[in-house]
Amino acid sequence: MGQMIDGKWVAGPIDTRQTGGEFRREPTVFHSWITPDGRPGPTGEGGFAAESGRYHLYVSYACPWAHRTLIFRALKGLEPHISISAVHPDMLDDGWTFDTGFPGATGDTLYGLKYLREIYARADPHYTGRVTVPVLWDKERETIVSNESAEIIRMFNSAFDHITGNSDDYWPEDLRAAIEPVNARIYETVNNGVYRAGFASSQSAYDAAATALFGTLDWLEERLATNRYLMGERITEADWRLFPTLARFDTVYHTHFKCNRARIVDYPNLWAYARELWQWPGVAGVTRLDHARRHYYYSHESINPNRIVPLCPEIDWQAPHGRG
Ligand SMILES: N[C@@H](CCC(=O)N[C@@H](CS)C(=O)NCC(=O)O)C(=O)O
Repeated sequence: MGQMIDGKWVAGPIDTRQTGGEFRREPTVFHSWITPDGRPGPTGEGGFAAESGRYHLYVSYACPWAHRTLIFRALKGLEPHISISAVHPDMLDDGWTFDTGFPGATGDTLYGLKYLREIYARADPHYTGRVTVPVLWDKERETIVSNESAEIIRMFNSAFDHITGNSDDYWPEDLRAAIEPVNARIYETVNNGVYRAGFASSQSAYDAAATALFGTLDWLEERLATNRYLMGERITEADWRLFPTLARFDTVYHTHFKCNRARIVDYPNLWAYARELWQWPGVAGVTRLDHARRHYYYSHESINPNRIVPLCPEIDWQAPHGRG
């Protein structure tokens, strides 16, 4: 691990000593939006019009935040219009690399660079901050449009509809107000909650994160007893934001992040729901637990210093879900 300070790479682990043992995710820096005609979006600069072939997505298949953007790219028929590069699952002293020595790691298909940090430096030679995936890159202006997955999926949801003819809407106007608090609780206690449990370096920080996490999983289990999807009959971004964490849970978070009060397979509704989402057209193809397993167990030295990658359970994600 490491980060950039004024455009220079500084290696080092995540330090939770300043925060009473608590893991705090830092806000991302690039917040512009692709819009149908290049008008500015809710934040950042304008000038990023939706065009076929102009944008590129840098991802890790291991990363749940990048996973959401890959899912939206698939759901919205954007694969022919937005190219991708996938990093190697190991994130060590050099951060994410374009090493191709792992199945599915593509290298940097745009510039042939060695490290993801070089993409950040290309966008801003004085960049200060973490070097994270996903990165939405503009090939024309040679800069980062956004490195915030929650915003990238909203762009993908609608900005290219006139090009793809795909108007499936995962953020429908009439549900937005109801989606927001569900997203907030799931982000805080589940998506980021597993990291807060896993990177906690004090018992109290761990207890708080793990208790809140399972409180939310219990709540979701109940909600999914009477609702096919989180918001009812329609699948929305709330579901697609939850799914990447559920997909990694039993393989990675249960063991590596000590989220072990229960597994997803122990929750009948949540488990069937997660299988339905896994089996959704386009989703299995961008869901690669081989990358996740290798990344987490091998990269987090503070949690697993001997880098032993465990066997992990065999999970039948293709079993019929029966959620019809
Ligand atoms: N807020 C970002 C978070 C992205 C993120 O933290 N990605 C992780 C991988 S799962 C990463 O690249 N971490 C590298 C680092 O923090 O040095 C988003 O949702 O897009």
